[in-house]
Amino acid sequence: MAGKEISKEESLSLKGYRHACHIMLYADTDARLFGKIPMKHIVIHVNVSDPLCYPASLVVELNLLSPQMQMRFDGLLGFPGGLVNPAEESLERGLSRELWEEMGTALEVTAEDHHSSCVAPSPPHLITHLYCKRLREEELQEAERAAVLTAADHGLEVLGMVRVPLYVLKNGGGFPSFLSHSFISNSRSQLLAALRDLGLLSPGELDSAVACAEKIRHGPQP
Ligand SMILES: O=c1[nH]cnc2c1ncn2[C@H]1C[C@H](O)[C@@H](COP(=O)(O)OP(=O)(O)O)O1
Repeated sequence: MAGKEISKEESLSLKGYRHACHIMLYADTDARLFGKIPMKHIVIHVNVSDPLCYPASLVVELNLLSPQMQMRFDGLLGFPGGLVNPAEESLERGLSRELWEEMGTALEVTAEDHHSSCVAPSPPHLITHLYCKRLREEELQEAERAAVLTAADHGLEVLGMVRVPLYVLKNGGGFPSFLSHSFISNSRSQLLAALRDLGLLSPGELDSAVACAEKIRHGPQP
């Protein structure tokens, strides 16, 4: 469930709510999947006789950037970040502090990085704020290294950073498979909305991936 979207200003005027601030870090990449498939704006032909979701010989244009999420202590996927008390500090400053704890990286988050604010469906009285920040590939790699080597929370509250695969392989591997996992609160909706609004995936690609993820989720387990 996505929850109800509101403006950041309105959310800060509401009484009795906690504020959870999280961020989607992402970067262009020159990396090649399996050493040969370019990871950015590639076109592949899906030629499978019995695909789970995509018709045979469909040409899929893929925009393969690398957004990051994390595997949390509770086994759920979510974005880096945490609770911020706006009575004590700004949402952006609190988020930067959380990032230092979880990723061991000093990242300046600004009001311009704000993407959306939402009254979350669960738990009650929680407002979730998502920020999005585009980094250079080297910066993203450095943040990934720091998350393992220096972050206070590594191995405790955060089990590891993960890149979101935006490509789609035959039989739904890649993004649809990723979406079939379990996510904390409304972070899955946040991911889908951010990818759409930033133009990283088209509404059609997102709808296909969501439908495919549902089939994977309810299909036979190996
Ligand atoms: O990625 C997320 N997107 C939206 N809501 C989230 C996300 N991660 C957690 N949450 C919710 C669930 C929790 O009720 C609060 C605070 O979670 P957490 O990140 O664990 O924060 P603390 O470390 O407890 O400060 O936000």
